[in-house]
Amino acid sequence: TNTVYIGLGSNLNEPAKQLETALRTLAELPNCELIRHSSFYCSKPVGPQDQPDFVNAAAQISTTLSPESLLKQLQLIEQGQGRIKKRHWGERTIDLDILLFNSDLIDLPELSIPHKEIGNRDFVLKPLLELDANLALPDGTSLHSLLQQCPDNRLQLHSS
Ligand SMILES: CC1(C)Nc2nc(N)[nH]c(=O)c2N=C1O
Repeated sequence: TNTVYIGLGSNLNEPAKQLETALRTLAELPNCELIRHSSFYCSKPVGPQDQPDFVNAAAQISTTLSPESLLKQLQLIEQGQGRIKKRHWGERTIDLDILLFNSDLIDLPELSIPHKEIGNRDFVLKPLLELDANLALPDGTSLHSLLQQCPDNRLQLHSS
């Protein structure tokens, strides 16, 4: 089986509930087992500022699905939660990104893993490091070292 780390993000329609729903759906996916998920973190949007604050988290799953099949399942979950993408880098009900897939390097038109922005987003790195403080990129770079160079988006723990 494959060990996969997924990033979750939302800033529309009760973001924390959107993440809860996505986690529940992930856990019920055939061929997927939700191993654990991080706390929920609030932060100002990176990119266009004229949108609500985000809630982010990370999840670790174990799956027999291929990267492409998993991507398809995540896209179906996003659609199921009314994922509307009004504008690039704009607000959304739910975003599910494959961040790491084992230690694989994957570069497909529709999918690149590790996620291209993984190194400069503390709202991705911090939840991942909460799950496993020793996580590293396929080339061995520790996520902890990336977080140290990462712009600080002043994440706040989301209190539900
Ligand atoms: C719009 C953009 C770039 N900014 C974000 N900003 C934050 N804080 N969290 C996100 O998940 C997020 N996702 C994005 O896609």
